[in-house]
Amino acid sequence: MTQPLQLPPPGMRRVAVLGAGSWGTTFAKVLADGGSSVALWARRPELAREIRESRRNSDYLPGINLPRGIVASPRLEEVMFGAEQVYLSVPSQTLRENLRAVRELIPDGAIVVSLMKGLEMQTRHRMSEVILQELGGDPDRIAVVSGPNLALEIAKEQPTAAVVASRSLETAEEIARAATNPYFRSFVNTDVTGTEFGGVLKNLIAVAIGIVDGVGYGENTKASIITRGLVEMTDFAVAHGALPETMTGLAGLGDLIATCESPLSRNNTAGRLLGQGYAFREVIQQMNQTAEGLSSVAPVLELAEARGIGMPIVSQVAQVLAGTLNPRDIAPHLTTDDTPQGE
Ligand SMILES: NC(=O)C1=CN([C@@H]2O[C@H](COP(=O)(O)OP(=O)(O)OC[C@H]3O[C@@H](n4cnc5c(N)ncnc54)[C@H](OP(=O)(O)O)[C@@H]3O)[C@@H](O)[C@H]2O)C=CC1
Ligand SMILES: O=C(CO)COP(=O)(O)O
Repeated sequence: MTQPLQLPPPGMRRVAVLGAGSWGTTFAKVLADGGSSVALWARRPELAREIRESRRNSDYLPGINLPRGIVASPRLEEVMFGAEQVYLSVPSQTLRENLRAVRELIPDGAIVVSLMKGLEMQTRHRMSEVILQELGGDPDRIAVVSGPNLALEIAKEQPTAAVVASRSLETAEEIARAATNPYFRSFVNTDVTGTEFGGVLKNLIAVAIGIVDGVGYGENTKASIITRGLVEMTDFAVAHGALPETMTGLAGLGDLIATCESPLSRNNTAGRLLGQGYAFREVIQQMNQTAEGLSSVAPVLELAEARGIGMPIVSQVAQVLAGTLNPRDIAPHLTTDDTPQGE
């Protein structure tokens, strides 16, 4: 019979985190520092060993010491044993295959939580939708976490906040209790759609910011893109059922600011390389971490077109990615026609 990696003290919450990249490992630390016993799945045995033996994940979080409350393993059955909450942090395009590998191992009644900020390219579905499709069960036991959460800053215990959203407020509160510690505060809402789309859409605006940064444009250009980008994000998300206030909260504006301002952002970095003249193919070769925005551009534009929503900034990002627009010609804060428009 499969045994847990380590037996938590009686009464201690036991949780599993799937994906030992920068965010999965950081979130494992957030949870452990919040008092949970955390089992972390690293698909590479050598990484699991490094985390177990050195309490480090030097590939993704150089210089960070991980707490004793985290135990890592490459064996899914060990990680899932007895988990009351299961956190998912793999690249969005791989979520479905990973859920298929793990679904028989998820304990009955466990809350399943997406930490991811992408859309599935083929189906254009949000991560919580993919989870429900693959696991079935009670949608009220699914939650998502999003917000201004650059992993390395949080791993260094710099204070920040996030939103936990679930259709069920009780579920969101349960996750927020686990995902709160002296440097990480979780707020709750029931707007799953808005919270997820906030994370997806800000990545695209961050790519645009990176592009103009790479070109060498200054703060006016960037402020225009951020401001108009928030309008685009809000129009899109609200048309899909999100609440406008979610887009001005941590999962919308909050994350937009963090991602657009930080060189730690992989989406921002990918954009900067494009702006410096690298082709999309070369950017992909240079990125050794996940930049979800590059995969989300197409599904977001397809969803926008289906609902007749204009997304001039995202459209121009797509053209730069396709090599049909010179980054120097990007004027993403402008609409495509010259007619004066309201703000
Ligand atoms: N980093 C951040 O600051 C934040 C990231 N996020 C979101 O978290 C999600 C994960 O990103 P992040 O941790 O940053 O990405 P990273 O690139 O840092 O890590 C990716 C992780 O996924 C694993 N992985 C890659 N391919 C597969 C696969 N086919 N099956 C299973 N595991 C796989 C990698 O394993 P291996 O090392 O073996 O390749 C690695 O553990 C993304 O949706 C991102 O948007 C959300 C908030 C903050
Ligand atoms: O989502 C993030 C910060 O909230 C991380 O952004 P990047 O994926 O661009 O690094």
